[in-house]
Amino acid sequence: MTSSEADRSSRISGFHKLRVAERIDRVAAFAGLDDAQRAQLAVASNIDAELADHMIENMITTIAIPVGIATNLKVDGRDVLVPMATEESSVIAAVGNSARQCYESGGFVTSMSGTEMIAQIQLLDVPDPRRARLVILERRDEIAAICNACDPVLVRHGGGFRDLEVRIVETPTGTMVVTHLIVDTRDAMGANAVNTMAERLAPDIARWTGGRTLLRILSNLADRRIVRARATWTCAAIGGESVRDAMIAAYQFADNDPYRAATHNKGIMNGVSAVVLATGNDTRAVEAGAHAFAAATGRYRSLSSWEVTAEGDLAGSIELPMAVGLVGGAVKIHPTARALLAILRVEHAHELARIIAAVGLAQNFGAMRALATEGIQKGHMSLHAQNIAFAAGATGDEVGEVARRIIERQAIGEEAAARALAELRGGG
Ligand SMILES: CC(C)(COP(=O)([O-])OP(=O)([O-])OC[C@H]1O[C@@H](n2cnc3c(N)ncnc32)[C@H](O)[C@@H]1OP(=O)([O-])[O-])[C@@H](O)C(=O)NCCC(=O)NCCSC(=O)C[C@@](C)(O)CC(=O)[O-]
Ligand SMILES: NC(=O)C1=CN([C@@H]2O[C@H](COP(=O)(O)OP(=O)(O)OC[C@H]3O[C@@H](n4cnc5c(N)ncnc54)[C@H](OP(=O)(O)O)[C@@H]3O)[C@@H](O)[C@H]2O)C=CC1
Repeated sequence: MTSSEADRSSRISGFHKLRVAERIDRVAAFAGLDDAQRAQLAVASNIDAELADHMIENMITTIAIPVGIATNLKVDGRDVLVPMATEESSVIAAVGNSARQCYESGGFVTSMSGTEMIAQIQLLDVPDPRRARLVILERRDEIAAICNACDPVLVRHGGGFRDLEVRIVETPTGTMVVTHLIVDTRDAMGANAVNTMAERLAPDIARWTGGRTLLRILSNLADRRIVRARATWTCAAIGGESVRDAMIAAYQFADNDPYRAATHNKGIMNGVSAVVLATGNDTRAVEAGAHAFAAATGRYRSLSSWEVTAEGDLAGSIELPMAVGLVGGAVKIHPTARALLAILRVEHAHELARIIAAVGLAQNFGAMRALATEGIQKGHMSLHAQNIAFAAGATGDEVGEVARRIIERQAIGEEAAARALAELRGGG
């Protein structure tokens, strides 16, 4: 491998052993960041108060969440280093470790159903809802024109109105007629874009049908924006048939028991939400979509599937809605989100979505493998031990040493850490 090929490989062993500045250098070389982007990564408090005050209401301060880099991912044949914003230890280590174990077997293959969002318009007090439904459907061309006129920029980017659905929803307070505007929002998450269209169209719908429109808002069940990822881990890479079969049993548990599925999917979202947050996207929108999709069959299930291939290897796949954008919302204005997006080298929202799905699958593999073998505490708590050492007052080199002592004593708690720190400072 030449040095520039090495710079372009995500397969980096021991990245976690580098100093922070060395990690930034390595990532900057990998992604070809410019000086401003590199400088943006190097400051810990990276949003100025004036911008923050414009982003939200009643701003008083900011809370910094660490951003780490998941190594070893290959997505659709391309090596990527993935920024993840999370407060939870072991999350990023698990992704790097999982991706390492499928790197040689090809990494992750992904696809996406499209970038269409749904806006809903609720119509009440219609005496003849079935007739009203057809009246709305007959106006399809007019509706398309009204929607597209709301957002010429989106249309210029190849997006805009795509389709119309009208559903009858029976409720305890009466029958509602619910119009779905299906809009391709391209590189935008699209909430503001489709909400504008729904609000603009609602008075026409009321007039055409003689009913009363009420809510006009997007649906976070973005099931026309489904992202998919799959990967195969060879039996040899994961430690043999017994590990593979234990992981399948772990998956079956999740897919058939909602109590377990909630935790299993929370683990997937550890990875998904961390990339969504790092790139300035809306974590709540993606989380709502994921959990609604997991329950779409009427039973809350696993977002991932695991099976044994003809060769006896472990194949994993994941499908979930992924409403993320590269423009709009906070994405474009948060300087760190911009610099972190530059690391991913993506040009379109669907490329970002596909990387996020790969991270979700890797995260799920890591948690399931740990749970089905040594248990979660060994890996997770040994990394968490550093937080505990820090909380007990350790500083500098003391943090690593106190963490090492409490792991060795299998007493990973604050009291044990305080004792270890006192011993260390007393020369013990
Ligand atoms: C923690 C590991 C990875 C250790 O696993 P290990 O096998 O002891 O690791 P290792 O020391 O042999 O290193 C192997 C690779 O792991 C990565 N790695 C290793 N250490 C680090 C580190 N310090 N910083 C960054 N990366 C690290 C790194 O890629 C490294 O390769 P190298 O760079 O050395 O060539 C493993 O035990 C693991 O994946 N555990 C699972 C952790 C996890 O899932 N955490 C999520 C939080 S728990 C939760 O919220 C969700 C859950 C669990 O409830 C979901 C569910 O129930 O399904
Ligand atoms: N339930 C939910 O999830 C809700 C979420 N939100 C929030 O909405 C925000 C996201 O809305 P969104 O509509 O994406 O944001 P914006 O309205 O800020 O951005 C979308 C706009 O960007 C312009 N644009 C420029 N280039 C492109 C391109 N390549 N592809 C697509 N559009 C392009 C378009 O037109 P133009 O320049 O003319 O604007 C488009 O309308 C997030 O902050 C989210 O938190 C809001 C309400 C509810």
